[in-house]
Amino acid sequence: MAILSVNAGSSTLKFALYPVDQGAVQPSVLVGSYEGLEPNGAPMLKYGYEGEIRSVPLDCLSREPFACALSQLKNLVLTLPNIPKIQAIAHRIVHGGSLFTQSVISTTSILKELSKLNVLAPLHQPHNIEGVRAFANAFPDIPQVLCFDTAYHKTVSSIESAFALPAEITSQGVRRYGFHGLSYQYIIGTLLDCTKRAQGRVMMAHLGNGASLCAAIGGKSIATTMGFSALDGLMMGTRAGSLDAGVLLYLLDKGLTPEQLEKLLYKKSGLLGVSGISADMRKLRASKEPLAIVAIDLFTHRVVREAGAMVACLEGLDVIAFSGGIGEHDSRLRQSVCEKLSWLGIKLDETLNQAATNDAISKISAEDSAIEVWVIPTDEGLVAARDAQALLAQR
Ligand SMILES: Nc1ncnc2c1ncn2[C@@H]1O[C@H](COP(=O)(O)OP(=O)(O)O)[C@@H](O)[C@H]1O
Ligand SMILES: CC(=O)OP(=O)(O)O
Ligand SMILES: [Mg+2]
Repeated sequence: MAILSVNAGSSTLKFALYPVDQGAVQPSVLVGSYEGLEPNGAPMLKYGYEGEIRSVPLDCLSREPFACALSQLKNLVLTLPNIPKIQAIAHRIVHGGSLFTQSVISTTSILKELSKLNVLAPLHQPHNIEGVRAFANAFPDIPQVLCFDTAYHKTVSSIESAFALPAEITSQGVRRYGFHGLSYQYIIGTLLDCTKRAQGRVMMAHLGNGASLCAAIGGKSIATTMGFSALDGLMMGTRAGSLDAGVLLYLLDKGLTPEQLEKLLYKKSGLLGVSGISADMRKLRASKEPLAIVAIDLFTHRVVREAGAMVACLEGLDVIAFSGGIGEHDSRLRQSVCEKLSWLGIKLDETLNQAATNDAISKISAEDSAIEVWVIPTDEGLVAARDAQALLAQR
């Protein structure tokens, strides 16, 4: 038996298959993603199975790329040799709102409720839900389990999650929720296995295409940089992060429509907007254009600035963990951030830092550093698969 985890985004469909042995979820045997699923994209499947990595262009002809990827994935999981039988599909859903603070088995009415939150995460939520519906149609006999990014942050205090807005607006659920929760659950769980200090004051940095920081004490989230929507906090690949709300009023006054504003904030800002070159840190590192350097400097500064807020909420710091595509692979970013935070007593071991790019858990702080620094390659799918298994076991 096995659990398939799915993370359906706007242009990608990521998946992994985790065998289950005597009720325990095992490391994945199949990991892959469909990319280029956006309109006019070049759909492509990449996957690793039995030690072999394959890239296959998708010939969707006139079919809608997401539906095409899905039917291809169905074929893949049914026809690869030695594939265990799928007993559940675990979906990453970024927003659970106030109602969903733990994983649940999907129903039509739950999906309807969740789609009310589409406007709060337009890059993710509609695609997450579309993914669940499509998988439910393709695999009608298999339970679909919904695993929420927001759920890990349910321990954040009401003061930390409040905006300074009138009570009638707060009572509508307008507050900070926080995201990347499946990733943070994985990172903190791994840290707790690696170091006793992880019981103390931990700052986790999930720096990928979306990016956020999370402060945890005793393994539980107490603060995070993302908020009501997935727009808040750090600068990201195509999102601006925290922005003076006055900028929005100014742009509306200048005649931007809400749709144009949404596109600007979600798709045209961040590393891409500042550099004018790319949302991908690898491309910016390779570029000599002055604006590529400005974009990297601003990204770094925003991590340092928000780290100050997390450290203040934690009232000190014992451990930092870097994760996500940038956090796991970009040693220069880790070095710059840690240098700027050296006043806290952080000292990196530069050799260990540069060596930590190979998808392995590694401690990269120097022996005499007051704060431990770790690189933890995240696995959101594993957390979702474990939740799905726990739910199935209760049935
Ligand atoms: N070797 C690398 N060096 C620097 N940045 C990298 C590297 N590999 C990936 N990245 C960055 O990580 C991003 C993808 O991160 P990831 O966590 O996989 O994103 P998401 O899950 O949000 O799609 C890329 O857009 C790129 O900016
Ligand atoms: C919530 C979010 O930004 O997720 P991702 O990093 O996958 O885009
Ligand atoms: Mg991600």
